Amino acid sequence: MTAAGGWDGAGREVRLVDTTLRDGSHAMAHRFTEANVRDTVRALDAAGVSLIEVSHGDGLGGSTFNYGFSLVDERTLIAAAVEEARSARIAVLLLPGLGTVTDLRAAAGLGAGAVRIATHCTEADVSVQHFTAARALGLETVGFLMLSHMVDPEALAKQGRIMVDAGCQCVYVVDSAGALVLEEAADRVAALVAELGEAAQVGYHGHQNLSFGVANSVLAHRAGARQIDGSLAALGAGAGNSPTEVLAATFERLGVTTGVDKDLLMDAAENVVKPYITRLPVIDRGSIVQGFAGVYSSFLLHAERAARRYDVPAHEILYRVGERRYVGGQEDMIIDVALELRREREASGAGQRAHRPG
Ligand SMILES: C[C@H](O)CC(=O)C(=O)O
Ligand SMILES: [Mn+2]
Repeated sequence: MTAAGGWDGAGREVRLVDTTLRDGSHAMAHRFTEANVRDTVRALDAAGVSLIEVSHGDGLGGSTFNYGFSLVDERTLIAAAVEEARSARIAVLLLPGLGTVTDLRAAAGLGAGAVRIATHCTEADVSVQHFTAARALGLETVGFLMLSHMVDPEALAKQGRIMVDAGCQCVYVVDSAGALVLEEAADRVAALVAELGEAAQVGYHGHQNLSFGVANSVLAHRAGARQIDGSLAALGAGAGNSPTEVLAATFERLGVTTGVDKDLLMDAAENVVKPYITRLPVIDRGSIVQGFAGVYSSFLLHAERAARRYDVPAHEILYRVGERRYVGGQEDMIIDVALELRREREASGAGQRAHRPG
């Protein structure tokens, strides 16, 4: 492992990292089975993907009332993924405050080889002890600056520096809301590259809410990003992530080597992942509003549930959540907003039956 990001010397110009089995957990309402995980890891591994993330959508310890309970304990899923991977490394996600160093040790004990530690884009300081612990465990380390659209490139770069000083080997611009459009993504990557130099790599994680996931990823690579996230069949929160198979095909068209087999990835998306998807991520009114208003993608299913329960439109909930700049961890505020909209409707006597999703 080199100092700059756990790179394995495979001669790639960009490393595609797959998060189907972690970000996809949001879209699956955390209902992955052990068979889903085994089949997906086998397919990704055979296609040459070198880092595969497996966790509850909100990371280790995420299976809670606030975030949604997992069907299968994530440790069972991580162990299954490790067993299936022949060459790929299994990564876990950890949000400090939700996941603990104890959870991290357990994941490392099960064979996870990398951790991606995610904080809000202004709160990198809460990750310091987790990076220290991860390096002591010998894990490859990645930092996730979530909702990166909320701060300017220079402020984001300073947060990246905090992570790297703590032991992070690759800092990601995470477009959690799918809100970044073209230069907005590239400028954030460039600022991190300028700040970090040789000390660490930079990565990019996109969502398709405004349909810029793949285009932003190409620009991110041109701005110096060396790790790019995707999900098979786009399975991820909101309108989903940049599809791994599309990233592979696009980079190949551009002559950028990824070391993965695009045809095997297309096969995995069609024949392994799509058959088990319960709700295919789509660009629809709810997810477009998320991109437009800068709303955390994983709020979508929470908003749709609250919309059904309180008979108010999901997109109105999401607009208001965006205005208030709620961040990950504030899922319970979605209920508050829905109740508020319900009361407003009743007070005005308007819309006894709201236009609801589904
Ligand atoms: C916990 C989040 O789902 C992490 C992520 O993928 C994002 O912010 O986007
Ligand atoms: Mn995401």
